[in-house]
Amino acid sequence: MSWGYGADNGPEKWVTNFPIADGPRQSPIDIVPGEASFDGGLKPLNLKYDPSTCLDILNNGHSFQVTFADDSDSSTLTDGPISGIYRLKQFHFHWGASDDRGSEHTVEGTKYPAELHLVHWNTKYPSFGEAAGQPDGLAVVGVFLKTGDDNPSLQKILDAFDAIKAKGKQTSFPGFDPATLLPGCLDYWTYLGSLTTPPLLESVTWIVCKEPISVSCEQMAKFRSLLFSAEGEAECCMVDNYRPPQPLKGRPVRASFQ
Ligand SMILES: CCN[C@H]1CN(CCOCC)S(=O)(=O)c2sc(S(N)(=O)=O)cc21
Ligand SMILES: [Zn+2]
Repeated sequence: MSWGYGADNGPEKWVTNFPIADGPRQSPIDIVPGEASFDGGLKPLNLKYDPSTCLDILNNGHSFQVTFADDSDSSTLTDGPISGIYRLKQFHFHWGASDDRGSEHTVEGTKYPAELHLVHWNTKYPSFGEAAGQPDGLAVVGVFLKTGDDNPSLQKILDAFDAIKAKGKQTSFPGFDPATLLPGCLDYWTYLGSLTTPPLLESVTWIVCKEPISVSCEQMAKFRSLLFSAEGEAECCMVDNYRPPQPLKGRPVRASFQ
C-alpha cells in the first residue's frame, strides 16, 4: 500500500519507507511568534507570476495541484530569505474534514482550515527533480486560509473540480494568476525544512505568510468533494490531507516583521 493519510498509511507510518521522516529538518512546524527572531536583513518577497504559464489542474490522489510551465523565468520568486531565482512549478492545498483543522503549519497551536503551498525550485540546478534533492533546492510559500468572506480567486479553481473529482483526473487550466491568491501583506516567517509529504526531502526553504486569505464555509465544503480514490474504486473523500507539526530540533525561525 502506498503512503496516504489513513490509519494504515498515514503520517505516523511514513518513517517505515521514508526514514528521513525523523530527520533534523522536517516540516511542518508549530510557529511560535514570540520565539521567532526579527531579521532586518530579510528582504520583502518578490513574487512575479505570468498567468500564461498556467497549464493544468490535476487530482494526484493526495491533493489537487495547478501546474505551471517552468522552462523560462516567467513565474518566479526572488529576494525574501533566498538568493538567486526560483521558478514556480505548482501550487496545491492541504485541508481538513472540518473547519477546525487542515493546515500543516500551526501558529501557537492554532490550526487553520486549509493551507496553500506555492512550490518553487532553484534555477541554479538544471531541473526541478535535481533541485528537489538539494538543501537549497526548493522554496515553498505557505498561505493560511481562514473562514470568512467568499474568495473569488479560489472560486475559479473550485469551478474546475467537477473535472478532477477522482485520483488521476486532469484538465487544462489556462490563464490563472496565482498572485490573486496572495494576502495583501506579505510579512512572513522563514525556516529550513522539508517536503511535508513523502519523499520528505530536506530541501525546502519555508516562507510562511503571517496574514491568511479568506475562504467561505461553502468553498471549504467544495474542497471536501474531491476524492482520494480513483474512478471505479470505493469512494474516499479527500480530507485531512495534512501532516501534523514536527519537532523543531533547535532550528531558528526568523520573522521579516517586528
Ligand atoms: C503528493 C506529492 N507531493 C510532493 C511532490 N513533489 C515532490 C516530488 O519530488 C520529486 C523528487 S513537490 O516538490 O511538488 C512537493 S512540494 C510538497 S509540500 N507539501 O511540502 O509543499 C509536497 C510535494
Ligand atoms: Zn503542501
